[in-house]
Amino acid sequence: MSPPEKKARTEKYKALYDKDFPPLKNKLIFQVIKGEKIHKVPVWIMRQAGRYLPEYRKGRANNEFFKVCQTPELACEVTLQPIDRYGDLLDASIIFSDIMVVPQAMGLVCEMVPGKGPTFPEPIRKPEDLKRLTDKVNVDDSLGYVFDAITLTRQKLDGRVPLFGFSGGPWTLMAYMIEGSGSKTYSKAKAWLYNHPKDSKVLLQKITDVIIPYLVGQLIQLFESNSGELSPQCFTEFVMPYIIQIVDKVKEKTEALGYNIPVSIFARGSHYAIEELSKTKFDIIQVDWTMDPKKTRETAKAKVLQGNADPSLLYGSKETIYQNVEKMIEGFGVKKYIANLGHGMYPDHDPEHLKYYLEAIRDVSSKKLK
Ligand SMILES: Cc1c2[nH]c(c1CCC(=O)O)Cc1[nH]c(c(CCC(=O)O)c1C)Cc1[nH]c(c(CCC(=O)O)c1C)Cc1[nH]c(c(C)c1CCC(=O)O)C2
Repeated sequence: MSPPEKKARTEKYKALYDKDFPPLKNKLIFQVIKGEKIHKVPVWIMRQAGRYLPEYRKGRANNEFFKVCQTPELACEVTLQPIDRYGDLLDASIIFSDIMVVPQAMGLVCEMVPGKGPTFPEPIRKPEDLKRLTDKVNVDDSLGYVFDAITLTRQKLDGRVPLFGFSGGPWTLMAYMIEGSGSKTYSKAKAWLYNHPKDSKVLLQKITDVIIPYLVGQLIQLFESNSGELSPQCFTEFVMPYIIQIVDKVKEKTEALGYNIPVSIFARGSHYAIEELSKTKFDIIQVDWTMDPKKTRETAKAKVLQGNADPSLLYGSKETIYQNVEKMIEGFGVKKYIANLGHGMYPDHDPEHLKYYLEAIRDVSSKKLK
């Protein structure tokens, strides 16, 4: 985006920033975090705005993926699609964007290649390549479009549900920046942890320093989606110190401004870390579907847990979905719990089946909460 375009964007949204945000009508997630009485378990879904929705595919046909992310009106429109479709069955929205906007802000080119996913034509390969990264990233300049999209969306939501902001975790982003794309083994990125531990930490810190000023919203989720690739020892050394810095600093900064913003962590695949994570300041721990709800609840007694049905459950019938939801809620319990899937929606999911899932959560949990 050229500087005059950027200025026009900022001017355009200034009035929206100055206007008070509409008060929230649905505060279920905040009530769960505060331990207040609720009438049903709240639910939202990872990738709830995406290719499984015909209205999304229609809009995307004319617009490249990152163009949607970078254009506040388009990002806002797509964010609202599942909220408009499912009405009060959903209890949160999540801003339409991608975790790759952070590496882009750090000066790397990342393209969304159909059939392949996010791709870096010139990934970081050797420690000298770190010099190619922008030295001091000005987050307001390079990621201002996300802030504008969030502001516009909060106005357009009119308080119907709260809005999640999100970021990839430092390790997950580092892994993509080195591999150049998704990978089966993440062996190039993991080789760095063993061969260049010091440079790995320089890179993780650089990413952390961009994430902290970037994270805003009413709610936040940090996606450490590649954490399951790591040994428990690498997790302790290369993930924990950075995600703890992020949650501590984000809390400190937002509390100084008078906000109390709940922060959620998704360390996908890191079973062994639940206990360690339950001792941090993260308010919510999102779990994947390979974890047993009851055992996870026993391990992290005091934390709000979020998850965790296998996304493939949505290929099942209405009855199958209902029965699995009953078991899931039985395991987690109706308190300190936010329903979601164990990972994002798949492009070939039937939107009607997501509706069955959302209805089952409402029906099963409200019966238990009576
Ligand atoms: C690893 C990761 C990425 N992006 C994200 C993660 C972490 C969560 C996870 O583990 O899934 C996070 C993400 N990506 C997207 C969102 C939007 C909000 C939402 O959840 O609704 C969120 C929260 C939109 C998206 N991000 C992407 C899509 C589909 C792209 C399209 O429209 O063509 C959407 C809706 C693309 C994307 N972006 C990424 C991948 C692996 C892909 C899929 C590539 C493919 O399957 O072709 C990177």
